[in-house]
This record gives sequence, structure tokens and C-alpha cells, in this order.
Amino acid sequence: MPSSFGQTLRVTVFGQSHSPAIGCVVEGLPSGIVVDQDALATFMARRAPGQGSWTTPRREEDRPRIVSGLNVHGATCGAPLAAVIENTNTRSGDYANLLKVPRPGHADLTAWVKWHGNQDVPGGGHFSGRLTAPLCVAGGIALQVLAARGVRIGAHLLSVANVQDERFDALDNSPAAQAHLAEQLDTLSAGPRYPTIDADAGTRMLAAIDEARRSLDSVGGVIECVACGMPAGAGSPMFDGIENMLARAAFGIPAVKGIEFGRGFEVARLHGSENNDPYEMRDGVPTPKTNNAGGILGGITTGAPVLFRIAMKPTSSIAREQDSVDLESGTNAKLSVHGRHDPCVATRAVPVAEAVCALVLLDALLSYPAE
Ligand SMILES: Cc1cc2nc3c(=O)[nH]c(=O)nc-3n(C[C@H](O)[C@H](O)[C@H](O)COP(=O)(O)O)c2cc1C
Ligand SMILES: C=C(O[C@@H]1CC(C(=O)O)=C[C@@H](OP(=O)(O)O)[C@H]1O)C(=O)O
Repeated sequence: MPSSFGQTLRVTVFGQSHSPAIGCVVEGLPSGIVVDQDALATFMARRAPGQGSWTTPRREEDRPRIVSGLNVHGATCGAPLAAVIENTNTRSGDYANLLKVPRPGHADLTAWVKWHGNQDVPGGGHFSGRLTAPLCVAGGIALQVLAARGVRIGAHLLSVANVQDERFDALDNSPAAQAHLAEQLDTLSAGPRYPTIDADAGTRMLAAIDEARRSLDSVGGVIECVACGMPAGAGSPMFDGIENMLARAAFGIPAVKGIEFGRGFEVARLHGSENNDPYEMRDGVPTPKTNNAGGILGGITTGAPVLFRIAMKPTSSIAREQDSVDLESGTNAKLSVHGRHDPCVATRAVPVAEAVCALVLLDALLSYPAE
């Protein structure tokens, strides 16, 4: 079961949700980067479980212990960086019945088919959203490296159920839109808050999540992520483009079912005259005036904001009774899932989208820079 991605900046994630620990190994980080551990802890806290009724009640401190890759000054030293996070709050009994009655929508049955019952079911094993914690350790460090290079990444919940947040102002590439986008990112990064630009949309999303939870159900959502300050010329056609790399890494986030870039699927309904991003010279630099392309053409960055959206499905583990099968007796069975689950996984996946974006863009800068 390979569990790695990246070309020059290579990330491996290990562990299971209920094993003693989970972690990551990151190879290829530039040396001499002093890791800001407080900023990393703040970033990790945004993803952590146990934040309230809109998340799983499982509480974990999620404090990463970096066991290699740093020198005595706390700076990256060129050796692979390895980080470990303890699993301290497992309740494997919740999964006793799920060994033989697989949850519709989770990976229980596909894992059973593949590993004949040897798979680690409790907590979702290696399939679990818990594995996004070490992804955030690696990505949190990559975010710091990119920030020092003038690249700023932010994400928000564009929608949960039928509730919409305002969009990032990233499809227009005018100086006014760029300034507005910077304000939107400032709003999102101003202290701990529910990850919407419009606070009222966040309140309505929380109400939709609560309503789903009370009716023994769950809801999905869309995360929008943007990276500003990426220089033009990073990436490579045709299999190592920024879209290819982002899609591969984004589908590593459990529950992601779709990705779109820039104007996304909507472009299929536009004319070329509407979808093209015309150019103008700005300070001697050819610059797209608009950004329907989401900052990527031919797999290569244009210099405009890199913009993508990922669709997160509704949590599969729901208390409402559903049809399943009993794998021991070979009969049909009914299943209601009890235990500790997120009624909407999209909210806690927002920092994970930022982490993945940072890892991919840093890898693209290291592997396929502008020549
Ligand atoms: C941050 C995060 C938290 C998650 N929490 C849960 C959860 O509590 N219960 C659940 O059934 N699925 C949860 N998931 C989703 C499952 O892990 C995922 O649906 C499952 O592994 C199957 O993978 P797939 O949906 O990508 O096919 C979570 C995902 C993420 C990213
Ligand atoms: C622990 C986390 O989320 C878990 C992700 C998850 C799943 O199926 O993906 C199922 C639940 O696991 P458990 O039954 O052990 O509580 C969540 O709590 C985390 O994100 O850190």
C-alpha cells in the first residue's frame, strides 16, 4: 500500500486511526528553514477533532513531535524530516460490528475485498480522515517556506449543503480584484473563526450541519482554495502540470469526490471569447487581465492566482439505518453507525486543502521551476 506523493518534495504518510501513532516523512525540504512550531500548532488546531458539535467528539491534542530533519537550531538540515503524532483517544469498540457489516460509503467493503479481513477497520484504519493530521504537519511547514517566498495560500468553505459563502475574488485579475482578494484572505486569517468569509454564511452552515446531525444524517460541502504570488512558469506539461499534481494530492484527502480549476466546469458552457483571459502589459510583464484559467495554462502557472475547488461528500458514517450485508453469514443486514463522527467533514478539511496546495506548489517550484 504505497502512501506517498511528490516529485522532489516527497511526502509519505503512515499509521492508522487507532494505531499507537500516525506521522509523516518529508524528503526534499530546502535546508535552513527554521520551523515556527507555534504557527504550526495554530495551523494544526484548525483541523483537530473535538472542536464542538459540528465535529467528531474524539479529542486529540495533535501536537506533532518532530523526531528528525531539524538541526540544533530548529532549522531543516537536509535529512528527511519525520514527525509523529500520538493517537490518545481511540475507542475501537465502536467498530466491533463493522468488521462484518461494512458501512455504505466508507472503505470497509473495498478494504475487505482487497485484504480478506486483515485490514485495520477501527477508526477507518489508514483510510481515516485522521491521516490528514500528518498531512497538515508537512503542509504547515511547506506553507511557512512558501510564505517566505511571497506565496500566500488560503481556503474557505464555499458551500455546505445549500448554504453559500461569497466567492474568492480570483477570477478577475485586475489590481482592484487582487486587493479585494487580499482583504478576503486577511478576514479568514484574523484569529480562530469558522472558515467562511461571510460570518453569517458560517452561522447558517453550522445550522445546516446541526440539522443534519439531529436527523441522524450528514452533509457535504465545497472548499475553495487560492494561492497568490506564485511566479509564472512553474509546472510542466503534460502529466506534471499544476492541475495534475494538485488533483493527485487532493484526492489523497479522504471524502474528496471532485476538483475544478478557475472557472471550472462552467467553462464548458462559455464561448472562447468569454473564457479566454486577454493579456495586457503591466510594468513590462505580459499579464492576464482576467483569471478564468485559475492561474494555470498548459499545466504551467501564469502568475495569476492559482484557484481550485474541491467537492467533499457527506460523511458516510451516519446513525440513520441503511442497507448493508453481513459478511460472516452472507445475508442482508441493516446498519446504523454509532460512534464519534463528523456530521460534515468539509469544515475540518479546509486547512488540509491549504496543506496539500502548499506541498504541491512548493514541489512544483523545486521540480519544474521557470527556466
Ligand atoms: C478531516 C476529515 C474527517 C473525516 N471524518 C470522518 C468521520 O468522522 N466519519 C466518516 O465516516 N468519515 C470521515 N471522513 C471521511 C472518510 O475518511 C472517507 O469517506 C473514507 O475514508 C472513504 O474514503 P473516500 O470517501 O475518499 O472514498 C473524514 C475525512 C476528513 C478529510
Ligand atoms: C480522529 C479524527 O477523525 C476521525 C475520522 C474518521 C474517519 O472515518 O475518517 C472517523 C472518526 O474516528 P473515531 O471513530 O476514531 O473517532 C473521526 O473521529 C481526526 O480527524 O483526527
